[in-house]
Amino acid sequence: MILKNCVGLITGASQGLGKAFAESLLKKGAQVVICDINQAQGEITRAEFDLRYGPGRTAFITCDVTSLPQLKDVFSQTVQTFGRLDVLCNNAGINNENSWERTISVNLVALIQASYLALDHMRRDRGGKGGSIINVASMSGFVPAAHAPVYTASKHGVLGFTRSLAEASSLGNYGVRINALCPSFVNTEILETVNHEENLGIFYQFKDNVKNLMQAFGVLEPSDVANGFVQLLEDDNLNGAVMKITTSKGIHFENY
Ligand SMILES: NC(=O)c1ccc[n+]([C@@H]2O[C@H](COP(=O)([O-])OP(=O)(O)OC[C@H]3O[C@@H](n4cnc5c(N)ncnc54)[C@H](O)[C@@H]3O)[C@@H](O)[C@H]2O)c1
Ligand SMILES: CCCCC/C=C\C=C\[C@H](O)C/C=C\C/C=C\CCCC(=O)O
Repeated sequence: MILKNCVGLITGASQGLGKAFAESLLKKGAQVVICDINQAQGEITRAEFDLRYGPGRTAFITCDVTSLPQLKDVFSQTVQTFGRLDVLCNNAGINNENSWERTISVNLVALIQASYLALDHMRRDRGGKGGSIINVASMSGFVPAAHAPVYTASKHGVLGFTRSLAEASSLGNYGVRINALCPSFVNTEILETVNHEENLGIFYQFKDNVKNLMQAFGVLEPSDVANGFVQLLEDDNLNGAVMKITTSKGIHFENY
């Protein structure tokens, strides 16, 4: 996929990884819609991008991805504003074992809803122009974690959904590539959750375990992960791919 003049929609992009993904698209000459539940930070990020990349290339829409009406509105506004939709990145995510149903709603249910809405716009076999969906999973999609059972389950779910939908896309000639991105620990605000009982709930007693993991495996920067994001978008051969990014091995793929 050639990213110049593409239109990308990224959820949870007010800060952190989503912001880095949006910036990587802008650097390639694309236009982006960033949506997030955090309106104040989203508007700051849009203003920053307007200064750096020129006004009119970034739109911010306030959206709680767990609200289907709000999510539908984001897709409509994207097409109204920029005339098309080529890329969806399902990035919004939380780590909360107390509100574990909300963790599943944000990390998995909303990602499924948004993927289906994107397919409605993109499917070539239904008159669309094709496109690319990237679902942000995690290395937590592969390994167990005593301090985060539901977060871990949500990321395992993202991988199963992504690989299966990619197979449907291929068999059904949807013309949409659907891939998963699995970073190890990255230097963003979500890592702060491991210091809070309100996030880890009854698993707070295992907080030192996760801190030891971070020390042992190291922490990536968002720009490292954005490089993988661009690679998944630009390589037209990839569908159903599961890209892992770790400090020890860099960008590599899980082969099933
Ligand atoms: N940082 C890491 O170590 C790491 C590693 C692997 C995967 N991930 C995944 O990367 C994604 C991005 O996380 P991050 O590391 O940038 O953390 P972050 O907390 O900085 O960013 C998450 C963003 O999602 C937004 N968000 C949360 N709930 C939302 C909702 N209901 N609707 C819309 N937006 C919502 C937040 O406001 C925030 O801007 C998540 O899916 C996370 O699970 C993170
Ligand atoms: C382990 C999850 C605990 C929750 C901590 C908060 C947010 C972190 C989210 C990341 O998605 C976790 C990423 C990776 C953890 C899994 C494997 C360890 C690293 C393996 C490696 O680098 O080789």
